[in-house]
Amino acid sequence: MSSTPAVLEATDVWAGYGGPPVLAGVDLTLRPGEAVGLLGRSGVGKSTLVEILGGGQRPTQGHVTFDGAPVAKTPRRRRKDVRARLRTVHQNGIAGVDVQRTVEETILDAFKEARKAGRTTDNDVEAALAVVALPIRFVTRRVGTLSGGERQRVAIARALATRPDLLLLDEPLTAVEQTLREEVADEIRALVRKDGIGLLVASHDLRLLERLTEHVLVLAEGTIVESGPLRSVLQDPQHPDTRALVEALPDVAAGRPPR
Ligand SMILES: Nc1ncnc2c1ncn2[C@@H]1O[C@H](COP(=O)(O)OP(=O)(O)OP(=O)(O)O)[C@@H](O)[C@H]1O
Repeated sequence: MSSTPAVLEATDVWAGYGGPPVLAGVDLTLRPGEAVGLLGRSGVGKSTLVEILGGGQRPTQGHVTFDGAPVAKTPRRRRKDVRARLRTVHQNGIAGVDVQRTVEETILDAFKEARKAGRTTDNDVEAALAVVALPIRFVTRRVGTLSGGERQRVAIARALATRPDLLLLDEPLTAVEQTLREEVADEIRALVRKDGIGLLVASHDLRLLERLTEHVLVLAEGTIVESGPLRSVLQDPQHPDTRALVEALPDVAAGRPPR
């Protein structure tokens, strides 16, 4: 990896919910424009880590910085600015969106919010929706009437519409059918590459990580147990959890192109 300064850095992050710690000393560095997968078995703490990285949850110990400033202590006056530059899309899609708003209003709100934070944006709702393969006819639909997969796609469109510096995706596209998932993943990948947007994707879906990222971190037993170029990790997984995830997908393990 290069020596470019980190855009996001987690140092000795611990977290838990009263029982044994879920995260027990996670260190992680993301550099501008990198596309990194956070791989791990179900329940290992991926969502917890993503929440902490995005500033939505405080670690019990350790800290996270975004552009050198602690995310958990962003002063009120800077929150809009950070929110415009560091976006999280939660596992269940559209958290924080009014289900009564239409899809168009939801995307336009994102543009407005970004402009308030001093970012220049276009106002192209159709282009924002095209990234997630949603046709323009969806603009008049209220978010509350969308299917789970459509909501996930609107949430991603909203987050990408204003070109953040870094996008954190927690199990994206889980509710989207496989073929469409691949198409949308490829669109997202093309856009983040074109615009140099950093990407962290938490998932146990190796096929998705193959399409979206080139580097992978494996979370197990509360820490990052393995890290490297996705291809190398897939071809020679070291940790038993990584092996289990890879072996579940023989064609991925064999290096065949994703279907
Ligand atoms: N609010 C909470 N209260 C108590 N326990 C929680 C809470 N949130 C998460 N946990 C527990 O913390 C652990 C890590 O959960 P987390 O959702 O971060 O894992 P994950 O890797 O994202 O899982 P999945 O892949 O299934 O979404 C799990 O054992 C979960 O049951």
